[in-house]
Amino acid sequence: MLPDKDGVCGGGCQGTFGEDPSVSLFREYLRLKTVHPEPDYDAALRFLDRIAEELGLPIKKIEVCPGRVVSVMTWEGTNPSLKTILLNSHTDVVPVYQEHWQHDAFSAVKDTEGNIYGRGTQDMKSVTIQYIQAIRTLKAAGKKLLRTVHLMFVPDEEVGGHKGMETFVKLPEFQELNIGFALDEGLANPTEAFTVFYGERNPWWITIHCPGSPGHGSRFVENTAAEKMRSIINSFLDFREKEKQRLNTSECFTLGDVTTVNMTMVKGGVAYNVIPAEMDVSFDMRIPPTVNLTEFEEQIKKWCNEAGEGITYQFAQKHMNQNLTSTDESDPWWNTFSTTCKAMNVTLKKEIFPAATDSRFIRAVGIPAIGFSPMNQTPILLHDHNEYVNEQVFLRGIQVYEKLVLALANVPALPCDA
Ligand SMILES: CSCC[C@H](NC=O)C(=O)O
Ligand SMILES: [Zn+2]
Ligand SMILES: [Zn+2]
Repeated sequence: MLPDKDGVCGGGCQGTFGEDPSVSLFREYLRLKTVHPEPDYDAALRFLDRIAEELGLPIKKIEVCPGRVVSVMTWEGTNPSLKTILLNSHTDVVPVYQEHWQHDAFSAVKDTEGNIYGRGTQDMKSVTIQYIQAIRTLKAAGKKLLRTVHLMFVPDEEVGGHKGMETFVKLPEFQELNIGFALDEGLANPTEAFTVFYGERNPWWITIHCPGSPGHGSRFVENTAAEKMRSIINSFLDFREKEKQRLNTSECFTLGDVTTVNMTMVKGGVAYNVIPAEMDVSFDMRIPPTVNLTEFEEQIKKWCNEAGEGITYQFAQKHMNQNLTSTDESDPWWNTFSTTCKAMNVTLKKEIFPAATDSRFIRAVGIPAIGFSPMNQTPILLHDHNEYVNEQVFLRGIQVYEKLVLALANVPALPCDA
């Protein structure tokens, strides 16, 4: 059967004619609907089983929570007692507004320029397949690695990682992997450079509960929930404005260097003419690792006290760990990473990740982790409509990982290995 105009083979086969097999495999993986709110994780698990068999690697499955399985493929090194290298990726993707997409978000359409469209093309199914294909190439070339490499495939990153990495890092099965250094996701970069992330802002999700006096909607009732909520909103959004301005005060600043605050939900009220007895307002805050978190929470308490009586708050996310991964040239992991990139003419831009990834749980247990999705010359479209990556950019990323894995897994024994 011939491919249709989108280059998708309609006859049930996975590849397209004349296409690089890595691209075909990527497109096949993009078609699995591991999309929230009900990701088809079974499809991903079956896919990974097949890959493990193709690569000739053992695969372990750890059910960290009911229906939430972490898979780990392991390529043993020649010295398995040394600290290992982790290549981490999540299998889930965020939902789409299909009506805003040029192509079906789960068909993996490739246009005439080689742009592949689909949810997960950037976040982060590309990286998953790049890891797999890099390992496949290295194995086929008969390479031997000193250190063991683990490929880890984790569920539920997009919904906070509670039933994924957050739980898994605390299990003995994670400790047994004996990880010394981890790679995880980053962001695309629209320029010739590649961005790498050595830390993340701390996500704090807060709901502020404002109780107040109820009454008839025709009266000047004192002490209303709405007046308190207005004060809260003003405090948070005034601070937001200041941080927004601060971002522009230095050319060196990126989103990762300032605190963002966004009002994301409001709740309250039962009728037009009934003054509500309570109102809730929620904010998504992202706090750079340089901010003193105790002082920041004191500021929030102050805003609540100033807003009136009886105000309480609750966190839905309150990540407290502020570990950073060393990017000092004397650090053997970073040095290997950066010199390998340099040798490939891959220019790196070091930043703090503006959102949250599973790296925060890895760093929190003391393991250095670098966020890196090798996509340059690509607009940042994760979670956006028409997410895509170009096949040439994708293919170059595989070569980048081949070199990185080879170099990192051959870092000679270190003091931390003892
Ligand atoms: C804070 S838990 C949610 C994690 C999510 N990660 C990717 O987008 C994020 O909102 O950053
Ligand atoms: Zn992601
Ligand atoms: Zn995401």
